[in-house]
Amino acid sequence: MSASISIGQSLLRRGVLLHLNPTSLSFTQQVRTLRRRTEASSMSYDKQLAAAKKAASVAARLCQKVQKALLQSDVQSKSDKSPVTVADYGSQALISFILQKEFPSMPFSLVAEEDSGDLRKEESRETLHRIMELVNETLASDGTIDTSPLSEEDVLVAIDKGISEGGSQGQHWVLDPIDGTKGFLRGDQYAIALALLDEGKVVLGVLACPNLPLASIADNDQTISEDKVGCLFSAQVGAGTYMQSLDGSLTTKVQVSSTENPEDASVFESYEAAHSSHDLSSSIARKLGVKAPPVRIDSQAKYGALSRGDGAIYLRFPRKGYREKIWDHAAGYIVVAEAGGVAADAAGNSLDFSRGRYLDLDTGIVVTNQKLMPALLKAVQESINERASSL
Ligand SMILES: Nc1ncnc2c1ncn2[C@@H]1O[C@H](COP(=O)(O)OS(=O)(=O)O)[C@@H](OP(=O)(O)O)[C@H]1O
Ligand SMILES: [Mg+2]
Ligand SMILES: [Mg+2]
Ligand SMILES: [Mg+2]
Repeated sequence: MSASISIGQSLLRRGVLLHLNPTSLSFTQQVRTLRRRTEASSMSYDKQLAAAKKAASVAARLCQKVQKALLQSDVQSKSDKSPVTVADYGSQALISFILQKEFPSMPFSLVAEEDSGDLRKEESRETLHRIMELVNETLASDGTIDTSPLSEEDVLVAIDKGISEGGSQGQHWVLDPIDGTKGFLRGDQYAIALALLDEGKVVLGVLACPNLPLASIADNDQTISEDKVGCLFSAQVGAGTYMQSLDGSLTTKVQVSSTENPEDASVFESYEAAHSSHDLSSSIARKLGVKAPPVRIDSQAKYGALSRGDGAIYLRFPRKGYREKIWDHAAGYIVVAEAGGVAADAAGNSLDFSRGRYLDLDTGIVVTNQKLMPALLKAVQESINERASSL
């Protein structure tokens, strides 16, 4: 008897297979899916986590170099008019290349934000050349990655590996090479966000936040002091969340705020009002009795700061019709979840990363600790209803 049939029969005896839809999947497919899910839930992702931390740290060095030297010529306009810099492309190329090199014999699937469409145009030749130079300089200065220099075509190919659709089967890396591009261009917060999906679940995540202070930003003092910034958050399913400085020292296990009193909770939201309704957030905060003013920071650095308890609530309410992308939340989600937090949409549904490149959800995303979530969801619903009736 084959292993899959014996596992299948034991699952059948336990009644597990009866919960699956018998018309959509064959018996063998059901057994395979269940076996993969069982394996996924008990697997260790230590090797993948180490590779993700390395890739994100190397990419962070490229980003830091570009942010320091940011010139107008480093800004490329995508057809949707959002600013994309050489650093977004360079970071994606580096991470794609390093991950493939770390796991040469495994199938490689990457769901990532950027693609090389604009870069392949004639007018982008100089930009592409600059990206290739930056990627090669970063690889050479790291010294631990054994490779000959990449060509422009190698860079384009590495970027385009990010076209995967993800989904509920198999493993998929999920990458935002620079999250918070506007913050990056302003010289403020941004994050390199990398996660791994296995059978549709986020199983690990890494957030490199080069401008985030190692100390708490709870007092709303976001002044960037040169020698105390640069955090790397990492989380693996069932194993907690850790923070270390981007230079590798000082590893600490982190926990979300344990406050049960909304009056003590401070609220994080997008810096950009166009990305999230500040009015709705302030109505929710008022209902909860939150005293502190909102903390507005760019990017998934919000999830990182939340995971170590700098604030207790993250609210995000994009305009109607905006579809969230999985790379804007996957890494941040597991960093907060493994630190004891919960994330949900405005209706309280958990986030589903298994449906492809988009996160389809009801109205917005709210994140907090387990104890505050019921009161938060109530305030969210009341505020949404009030807004709807005032229109
Ligand atoms: N209209 C709109 N509504 C909601 N969200 C949007 C919108 N436009 C962009 N984005 C996405 O927001 C990502 C930046 O994250 P934040 O909104 O948390 O940071 S920020 O305050 O805006 O900088 C940003 O990520 P990056 O593109 O990686 O920078 C976008 O994916
Ligand atoms: Mg983003
Ligand atoms: Mg981005
Ligand atoms: Mg973008």
